[in-house]
Amino acid sequence: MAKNLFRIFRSFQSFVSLPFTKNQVAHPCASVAFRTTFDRTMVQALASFFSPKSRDFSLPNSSWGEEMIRLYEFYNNQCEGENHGGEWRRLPSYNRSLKYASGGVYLSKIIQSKARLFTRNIREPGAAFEYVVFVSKDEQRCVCVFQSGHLLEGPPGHVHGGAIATMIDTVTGSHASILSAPVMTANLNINYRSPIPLGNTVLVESCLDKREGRKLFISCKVTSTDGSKLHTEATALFLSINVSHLLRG
Ligand SMILES: CCCCC/C=C\C/C=C\C/C=C\C/C=C\CCCC(=O)SCCNC(=O)CCNC(=O)[C@H](O)C(C)(C)COP(=O)(O)OP(=O)(O)OC[C@H]1O[C@@H](n2cnc3c(N)ncnc32)[C@H](O)[C@@H]1OP(=O)(O)O
Repeated sequence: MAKNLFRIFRSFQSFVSLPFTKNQVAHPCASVAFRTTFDRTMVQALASFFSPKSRDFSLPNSSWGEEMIRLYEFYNNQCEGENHGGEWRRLPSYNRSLKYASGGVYLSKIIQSKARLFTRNIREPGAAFEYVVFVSKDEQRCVCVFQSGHLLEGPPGHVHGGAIATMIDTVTGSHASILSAPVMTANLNINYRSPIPLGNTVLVESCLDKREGRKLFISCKVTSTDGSKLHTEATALFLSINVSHLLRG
């Protein structure tokens, strides 16, 4: 079991480090355009770890507003292409995490068949978390374009603080996973500076501050898309873990 998990996590690391090219944006469910047949085969094989029918949720859908699309295209146009090395790489995003759950064989099977990644578990497009994450070429920064949906209401007309924390954990966690999968959040420290109007598109940006052995210190800011308004700031500590840590429960 531990060996299998280790192989899966190694595959995940190769997966996130694959040299994705610009994706085909025209269709909501468009798949990534791949540089080589080898890349395509690798990604298809790895995608089967997530779901038999993997849909990449970080591609545009009909619920995305103008600002979301504009920023998606802005960063996507700076992604690695056939003829030039772009500054950014888009991270694909599925509705299942790795097929693993503790709790005994019976419970594991139930959980594994029903488990859904928290941020991708609502079917109605635009109802909750719509987001796409891009990572910089040197992997020191991530930027996420996030559009909040009506199910995320906290204070009237504004985004719930827990939903904001979820997005911060997701962006910093994805960032840490790219640098050193598998990881777990050890500490998340959040300062809410100004409320986010429900339905708005905002930027969630993370930055690697330092690495110390197994520890990754990452800071994060949530701002309006023009950068003029600071909504939230956070610092996070991730620890890279051995897969046996997950088996201990
Ligand atoms: C679930 C698996 C995830 C795997 C991810 C892989 C692929 C993911 C795929 C896609 C990624 C996409 C999206 C990612 C989205 C979201 C990410 C969500 C992540 C989470 O949502 S995850 C759930 C919440 N998370 C927990 O449920 C953690 C519970 N917890 C523990 O599991 C342990 O607590 C652990 C592992 C954290 C540490 O345990 P440990 O035994 O490995 O390490 P130990 O305690 O020995 O500490 C070693 C050194 O870290 C220092 N240290 C430890 N904790 C500290 C703290 N809080 N503050 C300051 N320093 C701390 C010590 O002081 C020592 O420092 P020093 O060495 O200097 O003395």
